[in-house]
Amino acid sequence: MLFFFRRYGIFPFHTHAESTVAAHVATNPIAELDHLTSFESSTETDREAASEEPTTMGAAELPRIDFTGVDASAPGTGRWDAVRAQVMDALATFGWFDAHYPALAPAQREALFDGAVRQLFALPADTKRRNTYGPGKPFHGYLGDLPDFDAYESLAIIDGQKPDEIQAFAELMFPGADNAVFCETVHGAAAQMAELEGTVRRMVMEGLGVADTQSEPMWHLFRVSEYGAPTADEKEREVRYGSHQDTSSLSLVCQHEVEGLEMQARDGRWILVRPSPASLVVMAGNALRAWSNDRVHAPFHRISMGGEATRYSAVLFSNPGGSMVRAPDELVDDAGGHPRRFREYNYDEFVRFCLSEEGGRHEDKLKVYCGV
Ligand SMILES: O=C(O)CCC(=O)C(=O)O
Ligand SMILES: [Fe+2]
Repeated sequence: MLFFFRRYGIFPFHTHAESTVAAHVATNPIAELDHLTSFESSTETDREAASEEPTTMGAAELPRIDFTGVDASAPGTGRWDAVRAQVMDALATFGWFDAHYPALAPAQREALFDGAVRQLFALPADTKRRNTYGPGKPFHGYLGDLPDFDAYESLAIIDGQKPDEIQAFAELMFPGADNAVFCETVHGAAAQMAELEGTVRRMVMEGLGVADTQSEPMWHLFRVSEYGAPTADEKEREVRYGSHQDTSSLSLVCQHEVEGLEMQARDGRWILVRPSPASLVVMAGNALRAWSNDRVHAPFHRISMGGEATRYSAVLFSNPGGSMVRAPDELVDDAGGHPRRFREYNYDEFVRFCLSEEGGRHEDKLKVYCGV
């Protein structure tokens, strides 16, 4: 989810310059990831001074998890337990992983982006602005022309994995048109992403040993975004969406062909995650970090654009359905070194804090907002 704006100084690392020194991120037993690139950036000053081009590397120790053969409808069977162990390890260590997930077929992704998403962004701005959920939910719909978000636009559907919500959105965008193919295409992709989200969330709850959490209500936001390539009067590489942590529980990012997503390792280095036609990036947001009592890391990430191609992405966010976020008692253990790290907080109020001038002054907004 979004925490704007740079005019409020919310983004801690919105510098455009990076060092080009290739470096491995912390070691991790999780298997090889050949489409990741890493480049080092240690301090903001270093980054300002450094060149902008990332360096490609083998990245054999970055987190990749293969979900082939994991059956969402049959938890505990087949490779489930082994994959769950990898998920827990990756989320605790990195806060994210690249999920090999062929269930979202390359053809489906192509249909989503080339058939549906491009067509959406080609609509007139006034039409796109109809994608709003009212003043009470200011960042749930269309975003465009934002200060310091140059060449960035996005549209979002609340519970966009559900056919009725997609249909309502389609009617707003293409009134009077036959939307059947559009709706089927968006639903096909969003529902596959939601299935993986449900699997990962279930694994996290099982992995943390918290019983009966499947009944916790969640809501989702399906956001599609367009990022323009740097223009002639810009730098070779431009940060389009500055460094931030998501407020969500989980975010699943589907990148279409053009790279741009960079994940920040705990030591400050940025890792460019190359798009692959069969994988999604799964990352934790601050809601899961808080709920897990800080056992799960919520990584900073950003979008930086180089080259000449426009970038498209689709992200499915899952968010706590209840208004309050609180680590269950099972995850609080004073004697065992896990005292409560965050006070119970109201999800919407925390989002508003992130957007406020005060929130913008802090890098670790959750800790400032409700850290114990
Ligand atoms: O477009 C992307 O790849 C990710 C965007 C993002 O980080 C967000 O919308 O929170
Ligand atoms: Fe994000």
